[in-house]
Amino acid sequence: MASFSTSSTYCLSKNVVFLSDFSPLYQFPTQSPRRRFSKKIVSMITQPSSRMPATTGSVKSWMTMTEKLLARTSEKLHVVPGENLWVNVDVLMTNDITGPGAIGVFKREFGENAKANPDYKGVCHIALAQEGHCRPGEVLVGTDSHTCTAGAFGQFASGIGNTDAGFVLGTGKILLKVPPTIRFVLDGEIPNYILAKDLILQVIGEISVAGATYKTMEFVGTAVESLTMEERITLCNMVIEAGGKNGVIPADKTTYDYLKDKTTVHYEPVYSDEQARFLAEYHFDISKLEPLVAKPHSPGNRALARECEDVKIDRVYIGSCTGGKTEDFMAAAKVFLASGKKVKVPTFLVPATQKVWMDLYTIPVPESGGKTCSQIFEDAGCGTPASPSCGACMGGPRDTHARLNEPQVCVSTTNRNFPGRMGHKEGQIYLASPYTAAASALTGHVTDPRNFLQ
Ligand SMILES: CC(C)[C@H](C(=O)O)[C@@H](O)C(=O)O
Repeated sequence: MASFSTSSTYCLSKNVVFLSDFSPLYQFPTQSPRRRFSKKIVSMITQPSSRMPATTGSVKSWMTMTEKLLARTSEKLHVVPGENLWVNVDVLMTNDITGPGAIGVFKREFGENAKANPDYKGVCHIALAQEGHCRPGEVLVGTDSHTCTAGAFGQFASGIGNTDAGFVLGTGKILLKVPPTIRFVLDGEIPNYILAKDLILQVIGEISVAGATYKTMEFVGTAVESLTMEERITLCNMVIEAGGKNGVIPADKTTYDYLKDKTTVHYEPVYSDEQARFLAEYHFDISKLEPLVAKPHSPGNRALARECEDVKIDRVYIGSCTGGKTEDFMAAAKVFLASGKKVKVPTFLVPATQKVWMDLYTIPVPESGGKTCSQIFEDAGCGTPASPSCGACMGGPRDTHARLNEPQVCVSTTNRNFPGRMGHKEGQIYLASPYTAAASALTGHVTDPRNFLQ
């Protein structure tokens, strides 16, 4: 078995894995009732970098950010799209849905033994970020298609299968083909009724759900620069809904400030060369963007929220790795506060992590006279925030909190609206931003949040 020169180990979840210095030491989880429906981090391995720097300007061929990330982590000076590389992985993430399969491969191929860790953090993609495991310049892979979320930190991040993950656990390496990069330039001041969810629905609607298949989606421009880290996370989270291999946002002061109190690991950001070659470039003026939804049954089925106001809804769901972060709930609370009204349909709230849940009860919402999100939600007649988990984003068993057990219509801040996704195969899911979700909860039909925010 190959081993790293040094390795440290992080285990952030209840249930499963503890790995130390790559000696095969772990305990395979017994069946947990939550195993299938709540993605929690079960193991991560970090590998300190002792690599050659990626070249910038010292060779005649220029590279995109993703090409540089993969060049550096495969110890090459230069790579081109289509090239196959053995990449040294910095962080591997598994969760309690897909982890058992990956660990099974690892166990079969590399060894026995086990140990559990009781520290449950929450939905893996958000817990990873909150715990400081997403860092510029690194390669992070995980057994979940939404691992692309971490590209928000200026790193290469992509979902992989359990077999690959088993081998990453054993060797620290993965074979990757360098993807070509499509660049999305999002410029303009973001209007106060638009959130990152609208930006990504706009992009997916433009290029279709297959528009970036095995491509990198690099996001730049003044609108992207103005996004908070949580909003950048929303943008990169849904890259996979366009087929993207990874999404990436150049690291900047916002990134460094977010990481300041979260990690002491040294990281080295990389940036696309000015002369780098992009497969295509799309430009959007975000100042003109209107609130959007993705109608059933595809994240690419883009429509203006105001054009769907005849769609009567049965419920609203605010949660998941896409739309269950602290700022997502703050955004919803802002709409409820502005309206001063009560919701007309059941409104389910599922925080992504323990920290988000705590934030809902402790952080005052701006201009609310000191009220927390939880107080505002209670005043508006929403459900009580549930325990952190993936909740009904992926449906789950019949008794999963907020699952669609009837053929109902739901406005949801989640990332997928395929048939059956939230439970009932005839359920209809309208993907939307937390602003649009909250506005729709207040009226009982799909609603443009400008009705309350202007
Ligand atoms: C749980 C996991 C297997 C799944 C995926 O990888 O797509 C998840 O992210 C999802 O949203 O459906």
